[in-house]
Parts: sequence; structure tokens; C-alpha cells
Amino acid sequence: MNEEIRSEEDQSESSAYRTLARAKVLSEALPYMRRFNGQTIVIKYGGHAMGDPELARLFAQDVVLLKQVGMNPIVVHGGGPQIGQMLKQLNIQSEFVDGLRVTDQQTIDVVEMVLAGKINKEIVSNINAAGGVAVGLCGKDANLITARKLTRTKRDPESNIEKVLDLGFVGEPVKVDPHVLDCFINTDIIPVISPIGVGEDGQTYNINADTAAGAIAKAVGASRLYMLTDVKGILDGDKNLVRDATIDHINEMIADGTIQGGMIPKTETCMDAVQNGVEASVIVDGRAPHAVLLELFTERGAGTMIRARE
Ligand SMILES: Nc1ncnc2c1ncn2[C@@H]1O[C@H](COP(=O)(O)OP(=O)(O)O)[C@@H](O)[C@H]1O
Ligand SMILES: CC(=O)N[C@@H](CCC(=O)OP(=O)(O)O)C(=O)O
Repeated sequence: MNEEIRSEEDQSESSAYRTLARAKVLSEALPYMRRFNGQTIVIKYGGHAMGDPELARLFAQDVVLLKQVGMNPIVVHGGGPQIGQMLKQLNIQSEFVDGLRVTDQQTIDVVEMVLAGKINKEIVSNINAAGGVAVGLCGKDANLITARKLTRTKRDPESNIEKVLDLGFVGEPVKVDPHVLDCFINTDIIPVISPIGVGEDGQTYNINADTAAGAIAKAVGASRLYMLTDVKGILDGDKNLVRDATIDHINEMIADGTIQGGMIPKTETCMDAVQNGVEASVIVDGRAPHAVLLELFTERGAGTMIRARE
């Protein structure tokens, strides 16, 4: 057969195949779109996941799509690496205890400026540029997150005495008032929230973004809590992805050291959420394009899903 004709046939075959594959993806997505219609989902967008501008653009597009197919996405963002960069530029030393940034007066000013100022508005702009209508908030707006100083203790191995650690203005949420978020349901508005809390006395608190996202997911009765991070999900001892994790399994992995560092507060937040009304928490790879869409709308999903019961 003439080479030109063969190549035309090959091209039309592969284009037909691509069209079929696209149609399959769409038809697979439809039942999930129906199922999640009207549901609220909280997406924690971590500082590591937002590093690459192209990924940030795709993330914004995905959030807009979720809203357009009838869900109520709420974005809670972090920005740890970006805060670190700004502190470095300002020559302010920063130290972490158990994954939490020790926050003095100078640091809290920078944290608020970077999170509620720069990063929040960048995400809002990206969503708006993707055709959405985003509104930026922090925990201070409409009393969204009331916080108090977090107290941490650590046992001194030598004296065996429990010591109170002073983390400065690190806060823990004591109350989330979702009233302002309820106002956005059934509108086109997508809330984007910085993890800054306010004390009863007006003190500004720096809240770990995972913790803030978990508190908001519980308060709004979210169906799903998504944690976008820089790994595929929870990895087992052989570094294989754990697709479905029960609470017992996670506790075992924390106890035997398989889950460490920042993954400990993340999984603890996920477990707390599912034990308090959130249907499922999912840890997904924020470095993968369309991570949330793949998780929500495909049979195979992505990342690690955590439920209260199997
Ligand atoms: N068992 C585990 N599975 C996956 N990641 C783990 C595990 N144990 C520890 N980690 C670490 O947890 C990190 C994610 O937590 P963290 O750095 O706090 O994320 P983020 O900044 O996105 O909130 C991973 O990059 C990985 O180094
Ligand atoms: C108390 C505390 O540690 N707060 C965090 C808040 C930002 C955050 O959590 O951002 P990521 O999700 O990107 O890590 C911090 O200061 O870095």
C-alpha cells in the first residue's frame, strides 16, 4: 500500500483511538459528578504543591471545574516554603518543633503577610484567571477561625520530666464559624482560606495549614478532605503506595516509624476528620497534574484514601 495512504490511515486510527479514550474518561466521570453534585469538598493546597506556575494554573482550572459541575470546593492553603524564603530574605531565623514553626512577634507578622497577603491573592487570581470567582479569606474574616495558643509538652529523656514547649504564636483552632462559607454555597464564589487564626483577645495565630483544613472540613460537614502534598500518598515500609488506609493501619505505621515527620500531623488530621463526620480524607500528590480530578472522577482514583470504617 502507498506509504502516504498508510500514514493517513494510521493517523486517523490513532485519532479515533484518542477520541474513544477521551469519551471513556468522560463517561467514567459522569456517575462521580452526579454523586458529588452539591457536596462540599475541602482541598488543602500545600506550599510544596504550589511551587510550579503551570501546576498552579492547572490546579486553579480544576477548582473551577469542580464548582462548575455543582460541587462546593473550599481551598485552604499553606505556604511553609514561601514563608521560609521571606524570613531568610529578612534575616529572621526560623525553627520547627514537631513540624510546627516556632512563631515570635516578628515571625507572625511575616507569616500573616506571606499567607494572607501574597499567597492567598495569587491563588485567588489564578482561579479568577481560569474563569472562576474566588474570594480570599483568612481565619480572622467573619470570625472564621477562633484560635488559642497551642501548648506542647515533651518528656525530657534524661530527667523524665514533662517540659512545656513555648512555640510562641502557634495556634490551634478552638472554634470554626462556617457562617461566611455557608453564604457562598449555591453561588459561584469559591472561598480561598489562609490558616491564620484570631484569639478571643485579638491576637493573631499561625496555624498549621493541615490542621486548619481539617477544622474547616469538620465544621462545614465536608464529604471529602483532600491533602495535596509532595508524595503519592502514604508509603508503606517498602515505599509502595497504600491506596486505602484504615485508622488502625495508620496508627500502626506511626507507632513503628513508617509514617514520620510532617506525615504524622497530616494523617492525624485526616483520621480526626473522618471520625468527626467527613466521609473520607485523601492524601494526593499535588505534583501530579489534575490530581484532585483523577481522584474524584476516575474508578482507580489516586493517592491514599482514609475512611473511618472499611
Ligand atoms: N510513610 C510515609 N509516606 C509518605 N510520606 C512520608 C511518610 N513518612 C514521612 N513522610 C514525609 O512526609 C512528607 C509530607 O509531609 P509535609 O512535608 O509536612 O507535607 P506538606 O508540606 O505538603 O504539608 C513527605 O514529603 C515525606 O517526606
Ligand atoms: C504553625 C506552622 O507551622 N504553620 C505553618 C503555616 C503554613 C503551612 O502549614 O504551610 P504548608 O502546608 O505549605 O506546610 C508555617 O508557618 O509554615
